[in-house]
Amino acid sequence: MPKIAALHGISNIYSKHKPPGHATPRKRAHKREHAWVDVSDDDLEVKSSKKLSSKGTNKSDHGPRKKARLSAPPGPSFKESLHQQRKQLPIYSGKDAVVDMIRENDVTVLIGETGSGKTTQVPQYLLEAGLSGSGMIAITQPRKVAATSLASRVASEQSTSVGSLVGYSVRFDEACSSDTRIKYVTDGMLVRELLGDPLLSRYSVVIVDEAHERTLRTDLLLANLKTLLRTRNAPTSAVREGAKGKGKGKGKERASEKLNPLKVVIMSATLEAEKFSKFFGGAQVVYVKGRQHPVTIYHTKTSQPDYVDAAFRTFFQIHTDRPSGDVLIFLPGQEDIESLEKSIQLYANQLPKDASGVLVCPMYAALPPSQQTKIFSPTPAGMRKCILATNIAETSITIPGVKYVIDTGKCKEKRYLAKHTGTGFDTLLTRDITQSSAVQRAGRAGREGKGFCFRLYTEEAFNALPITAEPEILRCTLTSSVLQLRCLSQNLEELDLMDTPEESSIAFALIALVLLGALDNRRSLTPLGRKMAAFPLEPPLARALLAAPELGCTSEVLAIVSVLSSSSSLFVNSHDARDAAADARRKFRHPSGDHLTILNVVRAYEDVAGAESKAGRRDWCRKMFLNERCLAEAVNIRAQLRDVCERQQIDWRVGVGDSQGAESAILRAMVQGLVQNTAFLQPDGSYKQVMGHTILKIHPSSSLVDKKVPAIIYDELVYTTHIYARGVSAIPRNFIAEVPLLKQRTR
Ligand SMILES: Nc1ncnc2c1ncn2[C@@H]1O[C@H](COP(=O)(O)OP(=O)(O)OP(=O)(O)O)[C@@H](O)[C@H]1O
Repeated sequence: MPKIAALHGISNIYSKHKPPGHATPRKRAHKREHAWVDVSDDDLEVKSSKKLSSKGTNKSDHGPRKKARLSAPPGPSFKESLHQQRKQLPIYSGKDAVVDMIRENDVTVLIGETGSGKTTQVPQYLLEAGLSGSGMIAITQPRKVAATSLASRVASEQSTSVGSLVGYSVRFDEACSSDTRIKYVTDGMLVRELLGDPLLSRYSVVIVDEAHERTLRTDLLLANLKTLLRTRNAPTSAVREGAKGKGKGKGKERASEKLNPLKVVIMSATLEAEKFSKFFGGAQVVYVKGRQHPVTIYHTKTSQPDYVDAAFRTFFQIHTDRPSGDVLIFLPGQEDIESLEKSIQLYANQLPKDASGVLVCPMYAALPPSQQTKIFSPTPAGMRKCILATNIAETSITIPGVKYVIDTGKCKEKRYLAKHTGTGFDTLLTRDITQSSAVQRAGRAGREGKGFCFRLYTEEAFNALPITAEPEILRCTLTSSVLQLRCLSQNLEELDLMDTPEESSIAFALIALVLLGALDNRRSLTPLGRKMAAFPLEPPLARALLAAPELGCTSEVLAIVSVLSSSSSLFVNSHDARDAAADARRKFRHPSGDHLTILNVVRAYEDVAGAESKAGRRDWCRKMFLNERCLAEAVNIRAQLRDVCERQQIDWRVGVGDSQGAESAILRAMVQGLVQNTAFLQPDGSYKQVMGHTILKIHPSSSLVDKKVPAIIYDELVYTTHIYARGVSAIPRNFIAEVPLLKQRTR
């Protein structure tokens, strides 16, 4: 790659002894990073120190790899190449041992380094060994993008297309068929499946991957799997006795007899196996040693408070000094990504003509899935791809071409802020990552060959990081989970969980559900609560939707709720064309605020979609500063919600149109759902929550930002310099009083 003549202001921030331009000797890297060990002959060992035989070694140099083309129909050489790649993974030498261990035990904890082949290979080994019997193998992932991209990879390895033998299921998207035997699912989707199938009877094996992340859904799943193992794997006579004892008779007896016994595999890359093993009554632990390719780690000499600037400088040092290979930069959130994207693009445009070009690809949860998958496309010749990602790219995924990782050491973490508000709300806070995250991030560099990871923090800072994150169940809102569990006749407070949440956060969830009418005053599930749980929506949105039929506005509320459930934002902000964007937005603005403004956008989009080609639609969205992907995703979500409505015998076609009273019907329905998100105007112009003590302001992005109205509803609170309400509509105070439990407070 041609050198860049002058890099003004870009100075080396790494240790003098280990500048990025000089590879650290491998041994040294091993000493500094205990995780990076060579693959030894004894690839696999059991915790009881009983060594399992390992066949073959993994030391061959297999040269450059072919890039996997997602969902591409595999040709013969591609197929052979994949076959070779599979054989060279560290886990391959212990294949039989892993399968035997899982065959012999109900629960196995499998610990292996990033890139050893756990996630892609274990399900295939189990399928080939017949362990799935007539059922399916589920592999859970904390994130959608990992589930979908893994399904593509494993489908290619099985020479098939996604949705046949290998499929996936994530919220609002599924690719499965009756042929599917290996299914990558988000942990939330599997918890949701419990509602319709409490025995998870379609599955013979459930693999909980990245268990160390301890997402709320993973914890709920682990608790349920523990119970399920007792039900499904009990000797037939015991089940029969149990069933008789409960007076359920023959039905249950037959159902359990027919099912395959359940196998549970807990997988993680961290060495904290003990807790999982203990939780499952001393389950066997298997360690898969070795990673396929070494990753050399660098730390900075001093801390880098301006991590965005440090990432910028490190990127251009790599771009100037290092051989080809794509770069993956981990940043905490969308704002940092957008700011770095601009700086890199600006600087790259000034590079000499003979320098390699830079292709910047952002990657964060709010980007629509179609755009997220762009990072997997091959890098054009003569370019270096620079992926700017949040921690959604941290685990399980392989981004072909990535050789360098830059880790800012920061992430955003969802946290429940109860003390500020009285009712509590989840907000995203920037914080330092954990050692496990740092190891995972570095692991993204050594997937196809040897890699390099530049940590924008000192080695001392790394050593001071906590090993793993605080489990999500201890720091997030539990409303949706409590509702789902009630549908399974379970109480969160009585569940056998790895960590028990604070009583106060369970109490907040119960209050929210009582207010929504999902639980009655004795905290029992109501028929309305059961209906709400059937929708793949947050409880407040499900409640708004279920309030709509009585008010005759199902079609309108469905449209609004679909946009609110989309993963990206509706309006595009443009720093360069701020006035034009504001003018465009004004065209859709509804005087009552953001919810009916959304409806105006959806209606206009439908008109355009009916009259224009795909290109015309895109052009219109661009001119109107609307995110077409959000609208397209919302259309897809709405179709799925309509299906649920039909199953619930709700006529989704019923709407108020432009009739008199349309606005009040729609807002009344929204208030029923957003009952906890209501606030009254204060004499000083701020707003105070009706439920709780929080003083809040209207977010600058809201169409009501400059207005003073007596009462508002809002979609969410965000905490930056103040507590802001986002997605706001003005409502008459008496709408709040219509919610039975609020009557007294509003008098
Ligand atoms: N989409 C892909 N394209 C190219 N190679 C891939 C892809 N997915 C997996 N691989 C290859 O398979 C290897 C093993 O991936 P796998 O996800 O099974 O590892 P793992 O042990 O589960 O690690 P992690 O926990 O980091 O995901 C990768 O290092 C990479 O070489």
